[in-house]
Amino acid sequence: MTDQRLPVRRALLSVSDKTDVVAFARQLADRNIELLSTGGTYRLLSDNGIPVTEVSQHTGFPEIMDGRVKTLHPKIHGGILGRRGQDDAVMAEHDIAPIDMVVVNLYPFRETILKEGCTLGEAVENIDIGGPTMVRSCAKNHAWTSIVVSHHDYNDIIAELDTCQGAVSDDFRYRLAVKAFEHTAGYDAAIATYLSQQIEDDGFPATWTTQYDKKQSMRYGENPHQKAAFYIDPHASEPSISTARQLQGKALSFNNVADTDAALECVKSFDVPACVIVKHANPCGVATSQTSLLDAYERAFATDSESAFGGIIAFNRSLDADTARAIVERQFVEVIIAPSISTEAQDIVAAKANVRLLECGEWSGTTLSGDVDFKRVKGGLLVQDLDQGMVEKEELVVVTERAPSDAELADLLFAWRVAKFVKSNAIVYASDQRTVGVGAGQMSRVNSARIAGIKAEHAGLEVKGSVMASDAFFPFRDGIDNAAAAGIKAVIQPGGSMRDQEVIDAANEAGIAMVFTGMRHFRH
Ligand SMILES: NC(=O)c1ncn([C@@H]2O[C@H](COP(=O)(O)O)[C@@H](O)[C@H]2O)c1NC=O
Repeated sequence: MTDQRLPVRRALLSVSDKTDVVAFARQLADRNIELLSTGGTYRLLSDNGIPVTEVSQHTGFPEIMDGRVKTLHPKIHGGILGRRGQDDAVMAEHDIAPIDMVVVNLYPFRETILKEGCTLGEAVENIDIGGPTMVRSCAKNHAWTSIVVSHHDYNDIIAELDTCQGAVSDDFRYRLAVKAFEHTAGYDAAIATYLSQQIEDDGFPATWTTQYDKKQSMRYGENPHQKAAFYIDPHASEPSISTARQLQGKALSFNNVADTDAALECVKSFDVPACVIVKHANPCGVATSQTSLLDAYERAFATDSESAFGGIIAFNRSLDADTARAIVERQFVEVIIAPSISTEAQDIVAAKANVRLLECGEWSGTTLSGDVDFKRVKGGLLVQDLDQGMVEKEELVVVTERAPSDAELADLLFAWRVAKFVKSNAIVYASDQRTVGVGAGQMSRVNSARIAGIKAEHAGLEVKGSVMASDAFFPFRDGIDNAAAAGIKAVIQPGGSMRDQEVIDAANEAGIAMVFTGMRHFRH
């Protein structure tokens, strides 16, 4: 790319979101740039004493059809699209003045369709036509023109103009053009998706065109020979790994992001102070505490201190100094994430410069409806609603002769919340609001239970008297027979097997209390 710096003599401003546009326009005018503007933007600028010409005066053609046609005129598009040096004669012949910069943001289509009770008519009226047309004209002609689609770029534009004595460099114009095409692609994707959803019976659009923005390049992917980058939903607002702020430590790796997501989403399930330690996308130690976050961490760590080495730790309360100290003194940790981090905790973790410390903000407890989950398959994409289901205590159905005690019921619900985040087949043993053993990702549920038992033994924890959660139903009674032999006192599972009665009989024979959730949580 050559380093050609082209002066900006005339700019057109037409913005729906008028944030900072007055100050920006004033800075352009102060740099002797002539301003053109559409109705609403023109009124705002002129009311603020900024010298500006209305587009309709410039074209000699009024804005018509309630603004459906305002800038769709050859004097505007010729001014933007004309190739300087090549189209000068035709521009002069038709009295077309060059427009070197276009500042546009579009009708708020996405915000409109999110409004309660939005009609198809309202949505359609909020499809911007003239705006994207100018954006595309200007972005196409980036060899000579600058397209600005976000108020977040205003300061950078002014800095560029000042650096280049009133001009904009090739590289800068090119980057603006890329951003502009990304912007119109995202805008059109939102329109196409919304319109398609109106006629698709299952509510999923006929074509999947969601847009994600690159947040960071990564050194490598799941394995060192794979290249990778982290993309995020630019409209995501709920605190998550995607919106989290890294306060210190090495750059997040591909696996760090996946594991931190698993840990954070699991810890969000608990109302009381909780700690979730994840290894390879599975919770290996989870605990809550009625007293402190430190207590929750100590208890979570103790349930599988071996696996916790190099783990990812998530909290649902602000990370305090005592908890931070306990972690860095005790174990090698890859990532710590919490809604907020106290200054003292930050100072303590700073002693371990490589530890990635992330702050994600407080969450409200609700995930936005419409949130989806993807799974990539060769040549395709599986899309589903995010698993936001969680059974309430009152919805549990006791199916055995013995009903669980209050303490058992509390532990069953705890174990169930954890099981939802364990890869299938998932078996979770728990007691006193902490995991005792977790069996994850086995092809047989019985083997998951065996592994949960082995984990408990390694951690020196007693399975006897614990409860058990199973993410899906038991197809045979052997799962319950084995649980009884291990000393399990109560079981939570979805139910729904054709052999449920055999399974219930097995529980009754062993004096086990069992509840059905009626909802399964496979996680593949
Ligand atoms: N129809 C047109 O020719 C047209 N030209 C620009 N717009 C949009 O009108 C809005 C600004 O309008 P105003 O300056 O009147 O507030 C911008 O979002 C811009 O993208 C248009 N509106 C919709 O298509």
